[in-house]
Parts: sequence; structure tokens; C-alpha cells
Amino acid sequence: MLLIEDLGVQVGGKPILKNVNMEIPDGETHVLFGPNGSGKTTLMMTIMGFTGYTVTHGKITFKGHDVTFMPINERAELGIGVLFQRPPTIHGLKTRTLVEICRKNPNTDIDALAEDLSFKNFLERDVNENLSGGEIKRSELLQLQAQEPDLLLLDEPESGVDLENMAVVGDAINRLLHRGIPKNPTCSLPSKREKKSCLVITHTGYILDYITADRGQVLYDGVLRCSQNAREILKWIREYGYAECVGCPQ
Ligand SMILES: Nc1ncnc2c1ncn2[C@@H]1O[C@H](COP(=O)(O)OP(=O)(O)OP(=O)(O)O)[C@@H](O)[C@H]1O
Repeated sequence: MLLIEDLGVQVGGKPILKNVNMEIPDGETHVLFGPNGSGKTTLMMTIMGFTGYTVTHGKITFKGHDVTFMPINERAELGIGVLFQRPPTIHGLKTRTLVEICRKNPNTDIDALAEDLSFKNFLERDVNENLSGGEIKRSELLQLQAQEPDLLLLDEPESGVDLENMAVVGDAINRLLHRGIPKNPTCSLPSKREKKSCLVITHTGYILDYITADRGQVLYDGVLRCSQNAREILKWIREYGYAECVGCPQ
């Protein structure tokens, strides 16, 4: 689904990502760990195609299309969606209107989606205006549910969310990962190819209690340094810290 080859990215003239290689096959969820400032958000913003993130070399391929320099709206139409770490407040734009704009299927019932996220009371507010951290995450998830992307980029979905609402966020992410997919007639679970793919950034690892991660990776100083079981990586980081973690021979 997503293939990143030898990617180099500069922000504000400063090299941030260095020769990043990553592959997320159809239906897989990968977890991205890394200390503050290591380039995790930069990687997500570059995959989504935001301006200010200059690709200096390398290639990003999504569903077989070279998207390295594709405009952001075309990437969204192709099926990439992002949950921001710190989304902006948009004065003068109602959340309901934004969700209508994001909606892939014009028949999607926005009120029903909002109800599931306990977010119905906020639909008429301006986007993210005076929302708590947890409410902002639910607003972001609502937009993603309407968009129905095939690749989800989730930047710290647990930040600002209390433990009770973590279950709501976890359920919403799981719904997003299987959403609108016809089930395999010979099996009660969707096959891997029918599921959506996901790259999720986490510092705490709380999200791992709610989603099934296929692989974890560590980004350290702009370089992908480790790729293995996400829970194992989290255990190592907690026990030894990032510097020791990336120094291990795997
Ligand atoms: N617009 C910018 N101009 C200059 N430097 C920037 C800009 N945006 C990000 N950076 C720098 O790029 C580096 C990587 O930032 P990034 O947000 O990708 O890190 P991160 O791994 O997501 O960090 P965190 O875990 O704290 O969210 C940081 O040193 C940051 O200060």
C-alpha cells in the first residue's frame, strides 16, 4: 500500500529525515516510536504532502502511484488521511460543514457517526474552537470516518485523551481500520487485503491496548533504526531509553 524509498526531507532548510525506507503492506498497522524532535511528525506530514516539507531525494509510492510530489488534495482523494497532533482552530467554519466536505459518500450519516463518538453536541461549533484535547481528537476521528481513507496516519491519537475516552478513541480507530469493507464470505473476519493500513505515532504506547500492531519502528535523529514487534520495542524503550534501544543489534 505505502512504500517509502531512500526519503530525505528538509524543513526550514534543515535536513530532518535521512534515507528513510519503510513499507506498510495492505491491512497492516505499524507503530512509529521516537524521541521528541526525531522527525515523526515530519514523516507523516511529508506522506500527506503538506507544504514546507521539502523532499530532497527518494520516492513515496501509494497504491502503486508515485505521490512524492502529488498535491495534498489528490493524495486525500487517493485514500490517505491524517489525524493531527495539534490541528488548528478554524474560525467561521462549522465542524459539520468540514465533515460534509471530507465525506467520501454523500449518504454518510454525519449525526450517526458523531453520536458514536459522543460528539453530536459539538457539530455546530467552529472547528476545534474551545474544545478540550480529547474532544479535538474525537473531532479529528469524525472527519476521518467521513473521509474513509485507506491509509490512516495517526499522530499521537492518545495525547490529551483521558483513560475512559481512550476506549472511545480505540473503538473509533478500529472501526476506521475495517470500515465499509465487504467481509470475506468464507471467513467472519475481513482478510488483510480488505482492511485499511495505518501508521500510528505514540509516545506512551497506550493505544497498543486498543489496536493490533503488526510492527513497530523507531525513528531516531531522522533515521529509521529498528523494526520489530511494537510491544517489544516499547518494553525496551521503557527499560533502557531510546539511545540504548537503537543501539541494540535487534
Ligand atoms: N517549520 C519548521 N521549521 C524549522 N524546523 C522545524 C519546523 N518544523 C519542525 N521542525 C524541526 O524538525 C524537527 C523534527 O520535528 P518533528 O515535529 O517532526 O518531530 P517529532 O519526532 O514529531 O517530535 P515530537 O515527538 O516532539 O512530536 C524538530 O527539531 C523541529 O524543531
